[in-house]
Amino acid sequence: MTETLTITRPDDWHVHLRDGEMLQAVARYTARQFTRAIVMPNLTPPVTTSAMAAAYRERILAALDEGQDFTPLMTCYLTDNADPDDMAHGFEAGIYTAAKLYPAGATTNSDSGVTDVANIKGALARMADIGMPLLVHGEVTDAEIDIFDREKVFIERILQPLIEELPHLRVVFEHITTENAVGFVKSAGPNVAATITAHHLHINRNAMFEGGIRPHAYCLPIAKREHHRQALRKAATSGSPKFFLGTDSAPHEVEAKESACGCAGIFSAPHALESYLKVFEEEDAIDKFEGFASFHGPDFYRLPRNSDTITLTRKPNQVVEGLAAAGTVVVPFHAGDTINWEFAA
Ligand SMILES: NC(=O)N[C@@H](CC(=O)O)C(=O)O
Ligand SMILES: [Zn+2]
Ligand SMILES: [Zn+2]
Repeated sequence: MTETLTITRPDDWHVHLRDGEMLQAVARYTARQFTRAIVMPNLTPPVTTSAMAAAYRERILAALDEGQDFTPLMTCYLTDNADPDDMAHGFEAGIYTAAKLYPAGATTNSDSGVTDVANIKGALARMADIGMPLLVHGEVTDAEIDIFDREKVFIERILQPLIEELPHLRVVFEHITTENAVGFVKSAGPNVAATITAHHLHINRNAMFEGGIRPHAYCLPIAKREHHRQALRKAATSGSPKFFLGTDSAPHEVEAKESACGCAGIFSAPHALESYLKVFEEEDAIDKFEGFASFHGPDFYRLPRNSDTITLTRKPNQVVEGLAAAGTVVVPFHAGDTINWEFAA
């Protein structure tokens, strides 16, 4: 049995670091485990210009602990009024690594998102030309589509036609949750990849209703049926370069989660690697972990792989019930549970 595992230091290809006091509290957890992270732009107001992204990057760097070596990779929040010139300038100047498509109303702080992909065709064509990746929150927002079907319908109505129209567009289908998404990504060209969260590998939709309503298991896209979770586990551990690590760690204050209208998001940053590794161990695929966590992401983004290493040790690791943040508490994924791996810097 593997007792310690040393791998190339991983990156997180999808994370919410927030801003202000929450940023001050949570940035350190991501910087502790990862060298780089794709930082989501869904702040209020959203990060829609390269100047805003450059300023946000500075705030992130200022929030790190002494001695932490971490590179935030910034993203542009696309709106109906996206400015292709500023976006392309930001990409070419190294301020932006990618741009993010939030269908308006699909998730947290997506109200300024895109109401119809037709409105951003100019920006998308420009991205295809310059090789700038498009990151997608892939859910339709139509109230008549069942919440558990929104990802599948997004593929049929939006993503498949988009890729047919712009076959060279580089696309990361973020936080996939269905076997439909796994199948779509596998059958698409090498310019289409996906991130998979730790929580969607661990929980199915029953977790939200286990003995009562469980707001800390609520995230978007919502967890699906067990056969979808099994398909995600198979994809993540398959060794395919199309699937890579993106935690979607999304902290909300405990009061905003434990509420009559609780926010979507699971805060997985503190023990992200341990959580993923547990899945790879259960799937008897520890040998595939380094590719998923450390190689497939930079290869897709055309960035160098990291050169330093990290070590995880097999030992009981008790996860705390809550962490202090922004004058209150955030509840981490696996709160109160014991995971059998521990990350050591
Ligand atoms: N995943 C979530 O449930 N929430 C994210 C938004 C997102 O990634 O869709 C957040 O910003 O809180
Ligand atoms: Zn999302
Ligand atoms: Zn997210």
